[in-house]
Amino acid sequence: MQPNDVPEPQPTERAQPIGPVDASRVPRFAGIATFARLPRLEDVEHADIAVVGVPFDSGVSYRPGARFGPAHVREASRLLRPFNPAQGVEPFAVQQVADAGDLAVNPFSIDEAVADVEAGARALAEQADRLVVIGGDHTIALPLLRAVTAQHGPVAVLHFDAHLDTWDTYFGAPITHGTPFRRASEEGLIDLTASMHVGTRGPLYGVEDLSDDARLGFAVVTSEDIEERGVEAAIERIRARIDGKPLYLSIDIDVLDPAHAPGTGTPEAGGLTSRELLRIIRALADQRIVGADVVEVAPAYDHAQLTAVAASHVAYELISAMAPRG
Ligand SMILES: N=C(N)NCCCC(=O)O
Ligand SMILES: [Zn+2]
Ligand SMILES: [Zn+2]
Repeated sequence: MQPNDVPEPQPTERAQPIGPVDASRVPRFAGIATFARLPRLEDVEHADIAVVGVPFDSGVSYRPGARFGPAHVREASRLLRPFNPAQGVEPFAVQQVADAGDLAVNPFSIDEAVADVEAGARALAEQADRLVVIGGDHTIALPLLRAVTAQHGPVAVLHFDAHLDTWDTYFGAPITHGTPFRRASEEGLIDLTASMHVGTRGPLYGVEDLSDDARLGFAVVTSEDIEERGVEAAIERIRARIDGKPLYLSIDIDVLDPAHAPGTGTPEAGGLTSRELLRIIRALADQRIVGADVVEVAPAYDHAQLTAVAASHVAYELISAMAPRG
């Protein structure tokens, strides 16, 4: 700038985010469902966080139906309110959050679907700083991690799940909902010093599943560890492991006990309560969260929106944890 140039007046503050539809003026059961009744991404210039659905379930090994997860979670998210007292934050007022709709992904070809998800996530990165993705089955974590690491390099993956999801192949297929984190590790997408499963439990194929998993770079806090030592001890281990690294959270809703989340494809007894899961997410509000997914909600097995309510609160807690503080 030349000395005599007058600088353009700069707005002192950013425009106020466009928030959810006010439930005291328009009943919350009215209108087309966006996540938490937020504006659509096309209605805002730029979003700090875009919520996006990935209705894909062609990677499942057991019950199908997670392709209907995004619509079901949006429907259950109508009851969310603007202030989160547990984190002392108004997540939709201090950052622009918007619903980007669903990615259109190929239901007949897993390879094409995975390419579609990665391309869709990369394209959305032009309009939104971070994504909170609603699945869909867990296969989608692989292309989402490919997109995230293109921006950030290898990330700490904090993976909440009943399952390890580091198995090798199913019927010879390398890309399924039981294998995303083995592929991600092989591709160098995860920080091998900072990644972790939380809430794993239940029968495995063999004891080598655990040694393979450790070799692929994951530490583990099992559901039983949480039962034995409590949530606070789990939080301490998780935080020590992440150690301030860029953090990607992948939350398979089957980490919750089937009593809390029956609507899922591969349920396992003995899981976390929704209270425990929400508390762990809250404890990550000071971390550098670069993206997240909530996957494996399968509405056909849900009852009274139990699973979808849990998933919508998990997404809300994630968005709150990602909100700027003070
Ligand atoms: N990612 C989920 N939800 N489940 C993986 C289960 C794989 C199996 O059937 O062994
Ligand atoms: Zn699982
Ligand atoms: Zn999973």
